[in-house]
Amino acid sequence: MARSLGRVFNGFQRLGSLSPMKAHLSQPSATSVAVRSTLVRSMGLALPSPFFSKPRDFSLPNSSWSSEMKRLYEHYNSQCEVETEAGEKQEGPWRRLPSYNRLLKYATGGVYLSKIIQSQARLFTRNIKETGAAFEYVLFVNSEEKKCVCIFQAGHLLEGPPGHVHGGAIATMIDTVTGTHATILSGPVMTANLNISYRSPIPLGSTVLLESTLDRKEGRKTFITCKVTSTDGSKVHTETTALFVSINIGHLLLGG
Ligand SMILES: CCCCCCCCCC(=O)SCCNC(=O)CCNC(=O)[C@H](O)C(C)(C)COP(=O)(O)OP(=O)(O)OC[C@H]1O[C@@H](n2cnc3c(N)ncnc32)[C@H](O)[C@@H]1OP(=O)(O)O
Repeated sequence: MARSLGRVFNGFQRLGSLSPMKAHLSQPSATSVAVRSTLVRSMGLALPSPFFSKPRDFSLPNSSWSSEMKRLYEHYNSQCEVETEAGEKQEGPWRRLPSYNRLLKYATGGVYLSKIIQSQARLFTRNIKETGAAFEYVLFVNSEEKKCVCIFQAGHLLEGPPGHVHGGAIATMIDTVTGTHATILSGPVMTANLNISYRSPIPLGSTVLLESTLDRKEGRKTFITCKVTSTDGSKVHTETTALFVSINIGHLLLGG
C-alpha cells in the first residue's frame, strides 16, 4: 500500500514541484498556495505532461453550441484579454477555465481502486462523447470579484420531467461550478453541504447561466452561493447555498 500511495503522490509531484507530505491545507501557507495553484492548473488552466499528448479541451465551442451559448462565450472570452490605450494586450478581469475529462493519470479516489478503474475514471460531466448530448458548459472566473460564471447548455440526455432538465443534473452542475470555484479560492475541498431551492424548471436544450459567488470563509469552511438564471437574468431557476470543507490531500488519496 505504501508503494501505491507513493505512486499517487508521485503523480501529484509531477503536477508541480510541491511536497505532498506538507499538503495539509487547513491553514493558509506558502505550501497551501502552491497546492492551490497546482490544483487550479490541474483543473484545467494548464494540464501538465503526465496526461494525453493532446487532451481535448471540452470548454471550447463546438458545433452543438446554440447561438446564445456562443454569444455568451464571446462576451466573457473577449474580457479575458483587453487592450490598453497604448495598444498593448493585457489580462482582463475574466479567465476561461479549460476543462478536461480526467485530472490525473492515476485518478485519485483511494489507493484501494484497481488500476483499471483508476485508468478508466472520467469526470462525470465530461464522459459522453456525443457533443451536445449532455453537459455542454464553460466556466469563467473573476478573481478580483471572487466570482465564477458558467454558461451551461443542457442536452437531451439530461431529461427529468418531460422536456425539462433533471434536478440531479442541475445539482451536478451546481456542485461542479461551486466546487471548482471553492477549489480556486481555498485549495482542495470536499462538498459538505448543498442546499438547493428549485424555483422554475429549465427547458431541455436551453442555455442558462450559473453564477457562483464567495459568501465567506471561516477557518476550513468556504461558503458559496450560486444562482441559476435564464441568460437575460429575468428568470431564476435555482438558488443554492453551498459549504465546502478544506481537506488534507491524504483524505482523498486514502479514500478516508
Ligand atoms: C476539474 C473538475 C472539478 C470538478 C469539481 C467537482 C466538485 C465536486 C465536489 C464533490 O462533489 S465532493 C463529493 C461529495 N462530497 C463528499 O463526498 C464529502 C463527504 N464528507 C466528507 O468527506 C467529510 O464529512 C468532510 C470532508 C466534508 C468534513 O469532514 P472533516 O472530518 O474533514 O471535517 P469535520 O467533520 O471536522 O468538520 C469541519 C467543520 O465543517 C463543519 N461541517 C462538516 N460537514 C458539515 C455539513 N455537512 N454541514 C455543515 N457543516 C459541516 C463541521 O461542523 C466543522 O465546523 P467547525 O469547524 O465550525 O466545528
